[in-house]
Amino acid sequence: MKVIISGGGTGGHIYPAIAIANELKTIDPTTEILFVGAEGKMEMEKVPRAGYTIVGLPVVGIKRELTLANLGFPFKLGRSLLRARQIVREFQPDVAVGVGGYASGPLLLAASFKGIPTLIQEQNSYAGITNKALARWAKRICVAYPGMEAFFPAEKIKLTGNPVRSDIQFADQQIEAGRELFALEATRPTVLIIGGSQGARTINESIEAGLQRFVDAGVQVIWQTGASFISRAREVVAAVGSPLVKAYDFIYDMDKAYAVATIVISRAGALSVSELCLVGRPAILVPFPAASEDHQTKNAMSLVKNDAALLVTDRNAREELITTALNLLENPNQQKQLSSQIKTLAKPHAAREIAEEVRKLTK
Ligand SMILES: CC(=O)N[C@H]1[C@@H](OP(=O)(O)OP(=O)(O)OC[C@H]2O[C@@H](n3ccc(=O)[nH]c3=O)[C@H](O)[C@@H]2O)O[C@H](CO)[C@@H](O)[C@@H]1O
Repeated sequence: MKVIISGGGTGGHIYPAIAIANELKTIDPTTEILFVGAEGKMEMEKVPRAGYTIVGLPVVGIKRELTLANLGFPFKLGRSLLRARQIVREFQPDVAVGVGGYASGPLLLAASFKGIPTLIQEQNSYAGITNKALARWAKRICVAYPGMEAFFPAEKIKLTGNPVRSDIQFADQQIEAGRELFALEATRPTVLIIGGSQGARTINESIEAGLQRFVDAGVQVIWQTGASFISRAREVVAAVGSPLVKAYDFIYDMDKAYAVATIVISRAGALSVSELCLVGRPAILVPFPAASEDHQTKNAMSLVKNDAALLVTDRNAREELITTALNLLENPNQQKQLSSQIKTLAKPHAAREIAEEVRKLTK
């Protein structure tokens, strides 16, 4: 069987795509998979690191607001449609999967026009522009939240949850390896700070302002900053001068990072939320308020209303984030409650169910 998986732009689109690919390979190791991404975007580096081949389309996204940048959009779209047609013709997939983001538009269109069945995976409770546009041609739409009939034809929808890489699912087996990788002491609590695949400015600035308080409390800190803040973070860590704090622009071994975390501070991107449910760590979520339709707050609220996570708003983070984290670290009972509640929301079979749906389309 041959499958094209297309999309990307951010980790929240790339990692579910990799999870689906891994699952297809687990079910049938002879499955041939080709990724199609957008030139210059994050997937062009992250997908090969996960062991898959990717080709890039010369595509740019359309901005939601009216801007001059949109003038070049039809031209680039035309070029990437031609390139997508060529890729489809040469690879001859049995099915094409779109995970949202720039590249999945032209690729799924080209596949549909050739009569190849397509499947869309939507990560959020609010559908992305590309996925909405592609829905009428898709045979199947796998979603993570109820109520997606508001965006997609009801008969095509299957509620599977978001596909998470299986190593993250089995993070608990990686505690020792994680301590070694991050050079941590077993006796101290550890805070894992994750800003999503690009890092989060508000979280970074809040941590910068209060890092000394973690150090004074004897807490170990794994701080993922994103590429744009890492040099500043290194200065901050050097100024604090404690071996308890480790800063990274990006963490490739998320299974090990979750494994060693006593608590997690995180943005509320859809995949981060799905992963936190699977690893069952007590979490403080700081939703990114400018995400379209404020969907990160909706993602976070789906946990908070079930007493499965704490929420600190972006606006209050500078004053409240460190204090909330220190209070949670001092309260093992609250940690246990959050952990057991968040686990009830996990969807451990999502990747398998989506892979099965992909395979059904080829029959
Ligand atoms: C700013 C923005 O619009 N963000 C969107 C983006 O978030 P973003 O790309 O941050 O995505 P998510 O939080 O959903 O997922 C991040 C993914 O990257 C991985 N990861 C992250 C950091 C790291 O150092 N290493 C690593 O491997 C995580 O394990 C996870 O698999 O896509 C999500 C899913 O469509 C949306 O819900 C988010 O709103």
